[in-house]
Amino acid sequence: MIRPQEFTDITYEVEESWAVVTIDRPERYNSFRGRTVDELLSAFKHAWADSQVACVILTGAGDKAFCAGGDVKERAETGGYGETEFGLFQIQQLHQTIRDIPKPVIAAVNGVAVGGGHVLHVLCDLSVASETARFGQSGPRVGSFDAGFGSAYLARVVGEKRARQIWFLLDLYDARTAERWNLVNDVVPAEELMDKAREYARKISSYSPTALRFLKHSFNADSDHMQGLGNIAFAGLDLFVETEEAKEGANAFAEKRQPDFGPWR
Ligand SMILES: CC(C)(COP(=O)(O)OP(=O)(O)OC[C@H]1O[C@@H](n2cnc3c(N)ncnc32)[C@H](O)[C@@H]1OP(=O)(O)O)[C@@H](O)C(=O)NCCC(=O)NCCSC(=O)CCC(=O)c1ccccc1C(=O)O
Repeated sequence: MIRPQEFTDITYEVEESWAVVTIDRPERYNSFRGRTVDELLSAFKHAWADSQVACVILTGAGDKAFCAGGDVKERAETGGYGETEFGLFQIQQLHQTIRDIPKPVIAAVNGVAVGGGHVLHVLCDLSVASETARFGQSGPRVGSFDAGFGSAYLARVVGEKRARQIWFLLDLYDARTAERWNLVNDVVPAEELMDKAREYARKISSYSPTALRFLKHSFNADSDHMQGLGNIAFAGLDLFVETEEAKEGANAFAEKRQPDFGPWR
């Protein structure tokens, strides 16, 4: 497990009684590669084990992006997401850990949350957004999909019609729309975002950790079967990303052109 002192793609800090995890790849819009996911897993496990930490704030570095999902340029260049600790791309384990950590996780969405980055905020217990944040999925444009929590749980949060709209139209939605759709709990000016997230964290820190743990597990219990769905979905995605169809999506993004999926219709 990568130790916090060795983190290159994220930062991990404990403030007062909460941890702040920041994805720190602003030049790639805080998209994740394999190492980023390994480091995020390590950060959440450190927060889990640390009795000083009552909850976790997840955010992105800079003011442009919370997280733009998988690093599509890396995928186009190398066919994968780079070296990882165990030779595994552990995005599903990260999803499960955000759900399983018995402490509330607050997403502080400071910019665009798209693709796998959008899924991360959806999986957090609470989301606070800056007025400049934008939200959406992009998989079918770049040769990807999340047929696990990323679609099934999203539909729980926003309802079937909106979830299908998000995944089939691939538009980006502003923070006020996200608030109207119950995708986020609060929208604040950009300069107040972290203060608002800390206000949530401070409140949570004053409550019974055991009561919060049972509540979080209770909220999760009814959608835990989606993990099984995710196992099937990610096994399918592993196969799909090797196809010419999926590669066309990633290559088109890296080459800054429209993809041509015509041959696979
Ligand atoms: C995020 C955008 C909507 C922002 O648009 P805009 O504001 O116009 O800025 P841009 O000029 O487009 O971008 C600025 C700068 O950032 C680079 N960048 C942005 N996103 C990425 C990214 N995801 N990867 C790498 N680099 C990125 C961009 O190239 C620019 O750099 P320059 O050097 O200045 O050119 C827009 O950028 C956008 O739509 N981005 C792509 C979003 C996306 O499609 N993300 C991936 C979705 S798929 C996913 O996340 C799931 C992955 C996954 O979980 C998985 C799991 C298991 C197996 C396989 C997979 C899988 O591969 O799918």
